[in-house]
Amino acid sequence: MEEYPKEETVKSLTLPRDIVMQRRKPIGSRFKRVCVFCGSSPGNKASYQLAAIQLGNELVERKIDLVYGGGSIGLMGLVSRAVYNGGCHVLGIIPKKLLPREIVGETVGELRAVSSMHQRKAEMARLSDAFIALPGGYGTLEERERILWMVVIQPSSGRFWIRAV
Ligand SMILES: CC(C)=CCNc1ncnc2c1ncn2[C@@H]1O[C@H](COP(=O)(O)O)[C@@H](O)[C@H]1O
Repeated sequence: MEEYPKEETVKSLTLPRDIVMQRRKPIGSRFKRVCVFCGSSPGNKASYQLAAIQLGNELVERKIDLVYGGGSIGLMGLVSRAVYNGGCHVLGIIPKKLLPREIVGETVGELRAVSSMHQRKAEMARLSDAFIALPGGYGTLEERERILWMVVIQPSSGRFWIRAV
């Protein structure tokens, strides 16, 4: 696996370098692809940003690929960059109309533009083995509840709700 490149985010957030660059021995997981819901803003506590980066690192350690909302901003940007920089695949699914709002500068990994919010969630649900929610705003809340509902009404899907914050 490649070394982590220098991460711009680290400087702007002044998070401890050893946390951001953490590398440990890979751990196995039964999940191949996990969907993460989180804020499109960084939130008002450094701990939210730290949690996003740490979650990204944890996924990398387990060689789990990321499915997420595709944004390059806020906690979405942090978790996606941590996973991408660690060498795992990142798939962002974003409605076309949100492209100008949620992608500022470069996004990492593969980006799939869909026609609606509903299609975004349907794709996320179809492609992911498990779902994790980090702190976020109304969007995260809505996505979290909707996916929970989808999983509850499709218990045979074999997918799991790991953690809701
Ligand atoms: C509460 C409610 C009915 C909201 C309806 N509106 C929404 N429905 C679904 N996803 C959204 C909505 N608003 C924003 N999102 C998406 O949720 C993600 C996180 O947004 P937020 O920062 O938690 O905000 C963003 O990618 C955003 O595109």
